Amino acid sequence: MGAGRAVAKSAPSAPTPALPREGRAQDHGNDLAPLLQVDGVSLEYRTPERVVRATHRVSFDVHAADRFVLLGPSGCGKSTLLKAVGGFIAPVEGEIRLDGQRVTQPGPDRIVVFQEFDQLPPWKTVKQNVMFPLLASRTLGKKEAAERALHYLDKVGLAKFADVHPHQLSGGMKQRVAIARALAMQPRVLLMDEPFAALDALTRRKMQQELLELWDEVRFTLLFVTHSIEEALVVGNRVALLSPHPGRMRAEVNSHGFSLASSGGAEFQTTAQRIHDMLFEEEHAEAAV
Ligand SMILES: Nc1ncnc2c1ncn2[C@@H]1O[C@H](COP(=O)(O)OP(=O)(O)OP(=O)(O)O)[C@@H](O)[C@H]1O
Repeated sequence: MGAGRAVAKSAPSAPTPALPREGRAQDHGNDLAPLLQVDGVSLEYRTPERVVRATHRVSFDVHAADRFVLLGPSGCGKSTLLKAVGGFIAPVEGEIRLDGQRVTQPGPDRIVVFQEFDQLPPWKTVKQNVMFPLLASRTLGKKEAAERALHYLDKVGLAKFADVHPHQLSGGMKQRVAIARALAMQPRVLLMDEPFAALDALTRRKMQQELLELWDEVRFTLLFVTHSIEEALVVGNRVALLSPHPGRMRAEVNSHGFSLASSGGAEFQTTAQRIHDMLFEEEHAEAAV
């Protein structure tokens, strides 16, 4: 991810032939059909003592090359939804479909980047970390996996660090490796669960900018979880607002006109305030009962 290039955020458009094939929206018959459909999905955790409903009948569609953000207060089920899209949790109601096929288990077409810095095995070098899922899933042989790893490390500006171990990297650099590792798998959807939440404010802004630059280049499809309104508006082109526990779809906001550059502006602030009011009015109403 190169430094400081200004990126105008744009709504996803049909991929042009000039774009590299990798990670790009692929043609699957009907271009208008959503890539990912979350359809009336309720999710629960069952313990011997009780059942916790994390989301209630949540529906949304994600199209190829969308940067779709799930935004909501702590505990509204954002991470649980992401895990369900990842195939780690099955809905008790409703269905999740990728390319029209029901999601029933994890697969290399959906890769998750987490918040934690320790998601990289410390005994592997940076390059070995990026190669690992490619080899483990038998997607590529060793030589091709090494080439692809270097390609994506170059895209996140870390080619020079290919042979060092994760403990020699900063938190932001580790997150870049995790992003390179995910993109190297060329997933249909990249899932990110608060990937920048543990970073300091400056690094977080830088990573948001770099993620947008990377998207501009590769045009991957992103499902991104955050509880930061500002981050949602900067990173996303569409933002789904979830109500507090159990999470229900509250509204969807079109945010493709916003960027880091516009984050101090009046329109950005007005939209952020409107989202804040929508997210918290329900909580206030509940508290008043
Ligand atoms: N393993 C679990 N067992 C039981 N309940 C759980 C488990 N994981 C999460 N929950 C509950 O499910 C609900 C949704 O949790 P989830 O982590 O998806 O929320 P979130 O919106 O991602 O929150 P945060 O922003 O704090 O990460 C919460 O009430 C939480 O307590």
